[in-house]
Amino acid sequence: MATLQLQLSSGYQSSSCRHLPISLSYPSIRCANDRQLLFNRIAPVYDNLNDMLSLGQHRIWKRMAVSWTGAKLGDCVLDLCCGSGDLAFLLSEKVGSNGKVSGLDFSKEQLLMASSRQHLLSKACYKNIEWIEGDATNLPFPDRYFNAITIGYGLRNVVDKRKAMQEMFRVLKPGSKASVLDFNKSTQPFVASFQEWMIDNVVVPVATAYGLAKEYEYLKGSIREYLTGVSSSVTKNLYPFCCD
Ligand SMILES: C/C(=C\Cc1cc(O)c2ccccc2c1O)CCC[C@H](C)CCC[C@H](C)CCCC(C)C
Ligand SMILES: C[S@@+](CC[C@H](N)C(=O)[O-])C[C@H]1O[C@@H](n2cnc3c(N)ncnc32)[C@H](O)[C@@H]1O
Repeated sequence: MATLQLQLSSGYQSSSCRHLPISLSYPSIRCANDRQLLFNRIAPVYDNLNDMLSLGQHRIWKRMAVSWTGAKLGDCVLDLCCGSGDLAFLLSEKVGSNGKVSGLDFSKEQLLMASSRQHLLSKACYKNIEWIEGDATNLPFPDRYFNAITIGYGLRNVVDKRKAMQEMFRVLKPGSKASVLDFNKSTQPFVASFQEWMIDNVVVPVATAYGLAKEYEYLKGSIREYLTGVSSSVTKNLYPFCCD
């Protein structure tokens, strides 16, 4: 488990954007449309499975990702690839009722889950969250609009990562931060093999019980194709057996 904290002012656009091979082991989930359908399908069980598979740890990782953005009261912030909204809710508490949170995702079903949670949880500050159906590679916001951005387990799933990072760069105010939370691929063969073993022997069998084997097998390929821990930005390793 690794988390990248990218600081806009340090020029991550040129140093961290890389072309990544898009040849996942599951060819049927290679294009953006297939991924959109995948995230629609898993929406009803996504939150429960995350709690179960990470033993609740993902909530801690998400709090850390939000704190690294430096978001403060009154800020205007974006949760990109927001899914069912965990990070958006945490950001909402940080920026308060005078701030504004935009949660953007291309999965209608995930956004429906986010919106129903917003009404169920009914905290006063959650009124500052707006859910937007949109594409991370073509953001519907003006240049230099946000004080901070989070993207949790999102960048890895975006087909055109370079374009998504260029868009993040464009909509962030100068000197603001984007916090990218994700699983990375370890450069240590033993650790990488152990990650894959965990997915094959724990994650996929649990997901199979929900009829979602193919969807969670995709997770393994997406981590395999993603960045290693070597990066020009600050890398914080949270999981001893997943770090580089
Ligand atoms: C936070 C979790 C899952 C997020 C998640 C991210 C994705 O990209 C997906 C893509 C497709 C389907 C589902 C998801 C998805 O749910 C919960 C944690 C899940 C697993 C524990 C992930 C295991 C991968 C680690 C590299 C291995 C470490 C295991 C340890 C128990 C954390
Ligand atoms: C693994 S989920 C993460 C959800 C949430 N951020 C979290 O931490 O639980 C990845 C999300 O990225 C979204 N996504 C992937 N590619 C996208 C794109 N090009 N534009 C918008 N959303 C995208 C998916 O719909 C999905 O909801």
